[in-house]
Amino acid sequence: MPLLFHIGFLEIAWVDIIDIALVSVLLFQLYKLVKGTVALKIFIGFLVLYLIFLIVQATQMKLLSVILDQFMGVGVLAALILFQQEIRSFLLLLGKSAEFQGFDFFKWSKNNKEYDLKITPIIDALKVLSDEYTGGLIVISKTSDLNNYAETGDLLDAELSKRLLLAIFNKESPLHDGAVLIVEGRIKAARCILPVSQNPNLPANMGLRHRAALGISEVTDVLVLVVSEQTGHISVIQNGKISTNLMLSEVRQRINLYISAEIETQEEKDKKPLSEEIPPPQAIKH
Ligand SMILES: Nc1ncnc2c1ncn2[C@@H]1O[C@H](COP(=O)(O)OP(=O)(O)OP(=O)(O)O)[C@@H](O)[C@H]1O
Repeated sequence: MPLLFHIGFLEIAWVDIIDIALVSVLLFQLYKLVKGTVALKIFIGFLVLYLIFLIVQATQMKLLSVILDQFMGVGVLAALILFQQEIRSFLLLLGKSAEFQGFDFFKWSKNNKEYDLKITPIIDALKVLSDEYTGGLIVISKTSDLNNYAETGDLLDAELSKRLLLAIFNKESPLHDGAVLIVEGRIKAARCILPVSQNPNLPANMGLRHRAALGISEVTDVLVLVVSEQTGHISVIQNGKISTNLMLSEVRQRINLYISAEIETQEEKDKKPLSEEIPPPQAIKH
């Protein structure tokens, strides 16, 4: 192994530097995932327990040592169960970062599929829903087929139209609960259940509809549109970030951008704040 330098009795090689750098990146990513969540407190709890265990061993307290030793034995399993949500997010994050732009065959082939997304029916439907204070949750996907989520609802595979969207979200409709999925320019499914975000920074006035929109945007490359039943406000959610109380022209612009944009790099995503556009108190809509 080619040596780089010595620090006292320590011999440092290139591979050690790479090793330390990789561990730092991993720890930083883990920290970003657990920051602000209850998982961080559990992690600190584990760390404190481990320190106590080391002290107990060093001071040779036999009884406590045996008890803590048993606990440490199942520690990995306990951590897997307790941190399952974070481990899942971490693996998803790794998977997402590994998708090199243009080199991801599956994404490339999907992106080049010929289909049109009709934006006008969506905008027209959003206007009616917003004016009538009817709740709506629409997921638009350009890369993922969202099969897992489509299966939780009713498969439609219908042509996208304003009338159909309004019929689905009509409060009397049996399909109005849950999300509508638009994949490859068609309404793939309605009444779908989305994963709910655990983000603690979501404003208190945003309930499960917004949490579900945020949740799916954290784990897939989709654009989500939400109409609030309480306020009629339209929000656009992407990459775990919410822009709320948007005008219809802004929503149209966001959909256009989403459809035409290349996939954002993880760095670009991280630079953005959670709530890109905090609504001004008397924002004028439409
Ligand atoms: N996991 C989920 N997946 C999809 N849709 C969901 C999910 N959870 C709740 N919803 C939808 O959200 C509705 C409840 O919205 P809720 O009032 O809690 O949310 P909100 O974010 O405050 O929105 P609003 O401003 O419209 O009241 C449900 O009737 C259902 O249609």
